[in-house]
Amino acid sequence: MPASSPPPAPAATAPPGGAAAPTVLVVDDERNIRRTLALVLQGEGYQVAEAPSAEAALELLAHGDSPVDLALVDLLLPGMNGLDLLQRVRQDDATRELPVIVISGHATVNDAVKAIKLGASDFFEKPLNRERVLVGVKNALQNSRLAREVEDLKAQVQARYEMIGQSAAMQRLFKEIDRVAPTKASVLITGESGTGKELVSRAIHRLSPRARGPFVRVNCAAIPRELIESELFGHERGAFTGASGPKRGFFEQAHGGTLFLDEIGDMDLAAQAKVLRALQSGEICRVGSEHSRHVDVRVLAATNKDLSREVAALRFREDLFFRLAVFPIKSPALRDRMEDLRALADAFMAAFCNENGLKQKAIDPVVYAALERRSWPGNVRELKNVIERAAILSGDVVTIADLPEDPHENPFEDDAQGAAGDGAAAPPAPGAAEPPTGAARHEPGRPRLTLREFRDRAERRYIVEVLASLDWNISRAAVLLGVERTNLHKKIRAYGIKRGEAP
Ligand SMILES: Nc1ncnc2c1ncn2[C@@H]1O[C@H](COP(=O)(O)OP(=O)(O)OP(=O)(O)O)[C@@H](O)[C@H]1O
Repeated sequence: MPASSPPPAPAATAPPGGAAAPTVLVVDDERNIRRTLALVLQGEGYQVAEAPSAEAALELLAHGDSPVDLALVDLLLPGMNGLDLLQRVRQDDATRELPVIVISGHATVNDAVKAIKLGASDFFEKPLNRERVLVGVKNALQNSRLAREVEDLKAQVQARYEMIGQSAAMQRLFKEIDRVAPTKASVLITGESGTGKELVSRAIHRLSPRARGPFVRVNCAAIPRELIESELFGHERGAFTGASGPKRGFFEQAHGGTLFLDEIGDMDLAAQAKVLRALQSGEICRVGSEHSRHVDVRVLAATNKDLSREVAALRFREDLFFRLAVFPIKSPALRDRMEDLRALADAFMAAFCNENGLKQKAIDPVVYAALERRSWPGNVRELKNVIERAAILSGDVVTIADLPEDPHENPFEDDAQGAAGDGAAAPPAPGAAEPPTGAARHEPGRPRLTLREFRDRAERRYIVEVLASLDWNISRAAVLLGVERTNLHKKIRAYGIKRGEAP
């Protein structure tokens, strides 16, 4: 079909596969080839859209009814040719990832090779073979779906390791991370449990020239003492009972990347000596092996212990401490950056609802205030747990009732302060009556009252007092007590109050 003739309206015909079937766009100026491909593809349940020229294909990609999942493009087209179309598709943000398979005749095999270099997924040679077409289309769609999934997962992982915080303490931390990340310096990350030390280590790796290399985390506290050497440095077959084959240790696994030694303060002295040797020489020796291997590893370490105190107590080697702490970073406690609490709570809520398919929930402002009053010894991890629990329990809005009790709160703190301070009792609430002490004070031998019994007795006594002072005028008493007249009637009946009884 000549390029100048108006392109027919691109037709998308629904195959038996239903609405979820992928749509394949066939771009060829020969009507017969378009029809044949459409029949073959529709027979397998694909939706097919057709375009007789590159221009028509671009139009359909930009404004078509249903999104295209894959394009089959003849290289020899009138007007813009197939290679140009491929280039245009790759340059456009909306179609950059679209898998394209090119179709070539003998004369265009060289162009087909060019097309592959430009990012085509595959090429079909004419005359077309039904099986080859179906297998090629299926593979290209599968590869593109997998590539998308990998991207999504990467984004999720990235988001999981994103650090939230605008406070001065976090700004300082970000600046330190930015400074040290591009270097090869060892970094010792300290800070209380749950403050995000692992996130700091991942951020350093991500921002370093080793970002494309492996990031290997070792929890030194979780490895039994007798296994730590073989876990860190690997072993040869038969090195010890149970070593049925050779194994690469964490140092080798981290070659070209970053080794994160978490909870380093829990590593025993023998293992510390071996780690120090590996850091000094850049070489490791698998257990049971004679020869050493070079490893290119950047080491980051973290601990919630005070390592200089561990050094003083001879539980941590001083030389290793200095080797690791070339650049020390402290991860701040949540209580020292409370201004970040809201953003953290919001982010945890949004992420949790998202990951669990829940409707997004709002947080009542009173909840933030209550959370800001807590002391958070478990830091961000503890906050995250509280928010996730609240997300499960709450309705559309998280309220105070959805928060667990603060396990670290001392309810008598205020009393203790009062006793230690000027001793002044809190003033009674305006209009509050003296409690009916006679009726409720605990006396030896009398059974203790529940709070409810106390409240009822106090209320009854006060109502009688007010009524008596107003000559038993119920309307005036209701005004003074701030309740509806009918309500006061009910209470008089419920408490069995008799007109004229003594207060
Ligand atoms: N700044 C932050 N922004 C977002 N999430 C954070 C932040 N800090 C910590 N978290 C989250 O809190 C939890 C604990 O963080 P992490 O494991 O990094 O702490 P840690 O200091 O290494 O703890 P531990 O010493 O117990 O190993 C993780 O779920 C982490 O994602």
